[in-house]
Amino acid sequence: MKVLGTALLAFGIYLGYFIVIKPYLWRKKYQKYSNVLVGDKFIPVVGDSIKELNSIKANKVHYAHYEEDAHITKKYDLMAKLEGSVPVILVLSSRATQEFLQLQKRSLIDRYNTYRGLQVMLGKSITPRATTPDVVQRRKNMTQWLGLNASSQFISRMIQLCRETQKAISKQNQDVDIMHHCNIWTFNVLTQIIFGEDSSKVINNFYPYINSDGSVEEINLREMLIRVAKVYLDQHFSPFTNMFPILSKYKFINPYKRDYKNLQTFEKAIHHIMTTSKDTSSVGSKFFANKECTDEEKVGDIILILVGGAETTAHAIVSSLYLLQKNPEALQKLKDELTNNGLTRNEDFEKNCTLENIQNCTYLNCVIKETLRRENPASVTFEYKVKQDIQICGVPIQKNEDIRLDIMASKFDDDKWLNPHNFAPERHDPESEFYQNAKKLGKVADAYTMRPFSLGNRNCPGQSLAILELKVFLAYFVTHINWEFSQEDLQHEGIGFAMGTQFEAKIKVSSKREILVKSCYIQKYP
Ligand code: HEM
Repeated sequence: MKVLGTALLAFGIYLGYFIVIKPYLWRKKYQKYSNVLVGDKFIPVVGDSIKELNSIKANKVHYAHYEEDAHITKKYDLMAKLEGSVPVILVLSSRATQEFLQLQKRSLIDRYNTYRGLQVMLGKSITPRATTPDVVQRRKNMTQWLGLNASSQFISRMIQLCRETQKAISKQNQDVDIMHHCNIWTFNVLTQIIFGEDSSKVINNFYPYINSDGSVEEINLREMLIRVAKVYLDQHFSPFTNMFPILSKYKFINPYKRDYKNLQTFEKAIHHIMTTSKDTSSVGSKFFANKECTDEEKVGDIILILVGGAETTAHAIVSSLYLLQKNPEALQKLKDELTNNGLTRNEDFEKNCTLENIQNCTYLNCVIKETLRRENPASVTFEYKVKQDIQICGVPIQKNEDIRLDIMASKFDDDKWLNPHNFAPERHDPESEFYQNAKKLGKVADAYTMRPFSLGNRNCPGQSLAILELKVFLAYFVTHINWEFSQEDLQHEGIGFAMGTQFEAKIKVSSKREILVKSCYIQKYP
């Protein structure tokens, strides 16, 4: 009894220290620096996530506060943020970003394994690993295999998959959950690239998945990826996991134990597909031909690409569809540009949708940049660790502090952008009147302000592929489909469709299009 009492007391002290004392002292440490933004109030457990919770309470997307608080954040270099009870330094300003990148080059800031949430799921990939020469080489391979030259070989397959999406959504009489269809589209594009001739196995082979009630369901790999990624994201943001990282590291109990079993099934399935594959030209085969990595690492990197590449791009596509409908002038301008480049709703679309042609569409490129400015799929980078005591913008940051680049705050800074709250693709075109006006007023963002794919030696290696996918999908969708979000959604201030959104993206597809879709689809792809 006495032992139990002592254990409970020790547990209570640990809890109190972790939830109250440590975060409180950490905040205090940074409050004395005028260039560090520290939240107004200390709220144990919730920390600065109160901002996200308040946005949701106000019926806005969880990251809406970024836009609302931009006039405040623009005054600071850093933010000392409690992500729940976890203290993290967020890099805000361009000056701080530049210094962060210099420190990263000198390995004074690097990735590390937090052993929680997504980091467990991606544990064997490069993501939680420091930037050692083998990680540099693995990233180089990815950048090459997913680069523009390689991924442009898949343009016609992407268009074919657009036709499949069109067919699937035009069949529905009720509102279409466009996020779901975009997720399927990006997943299918990635599986084509990674698994080549074996991609049908990803859809047609079924594997056992343990549900939270213990029942076992047979599901395909796409569904498995969606479910496994979701549970690990939930783990990532769970205060319980943050308080007791040991649980997710050693997986003694459920849900950690069960989630890990499902992850292992997923890993084994990918390993089996790759080791029995006869397609030597797929990107997956290239991963597997690399003698410098273990099989576990190869599978880990494939999972990383599936996780990092599917949802992010799907969310960006949906955001662009929403923003385009909300801004009909931009939509019309885009349609005109596509028509002028031969990208119209007819049989010649495939013929004209070449890499060269699509790269010539300046406005399309600006629409994508503006979408990523207004609504980046991710609002922060992965976790980095400070490896030795450092200073950023004069603020001492101790060894072992967690640090990330913030991606959103600088995009609404009205010292850098003209009318930052407006959707104006022209702001990215140096030849446009808008850009010239902004320049005259001294409002031109520097190279560090826009960082949708992060910066530095651990930035996103899939960015060329992501932009190409966005271009092909948008060019196809805009020319072939008339979509409509509801008036309620269009007028809803603070709605958003980036990752983690609580809003469903529902569109209506008009009947005129249905007839056309069916006729062209059925003729070409019986
Ligand atoms: C619009 C779509 C996308 C956005 C906005 C995006 C953004 C990002 C960001 C912000 C990071 C974190 C970088 C950091 O921690 O500093 C990242 C990492 C990564 N992304 Fe993307 N990404 C997108 C699409 C893709 C695609 C299509 C792929 C691959 C097919 C991909 C593969 C990766 C990988 C492998 C990493 C980890 C790199 C590493 O750990 O060194 N991403 N991405």
